[in-house]
Amino acid sequence: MRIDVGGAAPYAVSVRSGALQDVAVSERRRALLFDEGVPRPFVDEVRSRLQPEVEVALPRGEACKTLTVFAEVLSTLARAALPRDAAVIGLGGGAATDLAGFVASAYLRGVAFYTLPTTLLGQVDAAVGGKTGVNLPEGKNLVGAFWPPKGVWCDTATLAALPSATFREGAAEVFKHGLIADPVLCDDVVSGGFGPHAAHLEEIVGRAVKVKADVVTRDLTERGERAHLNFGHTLAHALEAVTGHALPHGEAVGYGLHFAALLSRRLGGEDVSKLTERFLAYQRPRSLPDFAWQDVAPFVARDKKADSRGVRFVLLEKLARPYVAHVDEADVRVAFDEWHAFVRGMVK
Ligand SMILES: NC(=O)c1ccc[n+]([C@@H]2O[C@H](COP(=O)([O-])OP(=O)(O)OC[C@H]3O[C@@H](n4cnc5c(N)ncnc54)[C@H](O)[C@@H]3O)[C@@H](O)[C@H]2O)c1
Ligand SMILES: O=C(O)C(=O)C[C@@H](O)[C@H](O)[C@H](O)COP(=O)(O)O
Ligand SMILES: [Zn+2]
Repeated sequence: MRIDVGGAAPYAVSVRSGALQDVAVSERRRALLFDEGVPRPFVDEVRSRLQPEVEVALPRGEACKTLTVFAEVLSTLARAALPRDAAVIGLGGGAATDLAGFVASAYLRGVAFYTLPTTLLGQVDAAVGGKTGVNLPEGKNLVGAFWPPKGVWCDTATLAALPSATFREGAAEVFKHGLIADPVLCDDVVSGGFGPHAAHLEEIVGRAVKVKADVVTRDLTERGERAHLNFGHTLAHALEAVTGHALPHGEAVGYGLHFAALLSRRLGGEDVSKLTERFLAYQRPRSLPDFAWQDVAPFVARDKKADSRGVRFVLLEKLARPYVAHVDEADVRVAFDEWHAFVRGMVK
């Protein structure tokens, strides 16, 4: 399946089992940045196709999204005298492709970038759309750039190698795309059997990619509509930050979706909280950090959607009808307390 992303620099997202065998890059000189947790056969497949002259094994997962790793990788490229017409290829989950893209955006003020996502979350969300960056202790993704890839290959066969909890983390972004734009995806996730061997896996991944592709085609740099893709993320990012980025993004988003559902209902929207509860039952998040509102509030205040009038939340008027609004802190607190009581009861 091929999904096209439009805009100033259009590109294609290829989704199929075996897609890594199709990878093709026009630039002659190449740097491959890969998550060291990606199973070796996948790295070898890409290596043999692309013959990269620079290879960097990145620390697993979120550990690579730091300014320290960013600077080290830049120095590696510079020592190899990689020129401006070279390409950076990111292979791995969302963390690796976020880091690789930020490197590509900054090295020599920008070189070509390609993504080869190997997690569900990476395929349906992170590898598409050009948000790249790293974390700061002060918050999630606080440094970065919009730097779209020139091509994306989603090899669904790689998903069979994921720990099942990591697969279910990625389902949070599929489910989010369902809530904001294509409710069929919500059913696909919670109605039973959604896993790496699901019968319609490629179709579901492609459908979820399409939601993202359509939004970023219309609004690459989040001047408006792109903020809808941030549904559930205001609380999710604060939870990640409060744990020093130890809570996996997909679990944080699962929690954040339920909070956003409760807040939306409080503000007069359709009640979709039974659906988000069903998602949490599917996802079975493993941990819940020990925190109170006072702990997360400073991180919520630093959310990137905030403007000079305060924090803005993405809310649902009803399924597939998202909107963005400032919300009184009193309402946020009520929804937070309700959410906290529910999730504490769920994760014992
Ligand atoms: N740029 C965006 O638009 C965007 C969108 C959503 C999320 N993100 C970012 O993505 C990150 C989360 O991505 P993620 O959920 O993919 O997690 P991740 O990148 O941290 O990867 C999770 C784990 O899976 C391992 N792994 C990767 N591929 C594997 C495979 N095929 N088999 C076995 N193990 C494998 C990794 O080594 C890692 O330990 C967060 O940093 C989040 O902020 C970015
Ligand atoms: O692509 C987007 O835009 C999103 O908001 C997708 C999110 O799932 C993703 O986690 C993104 O990295 C969050 O962006 P941020 O700007 O809130 O850091
Ligand atoms: Zn996300």
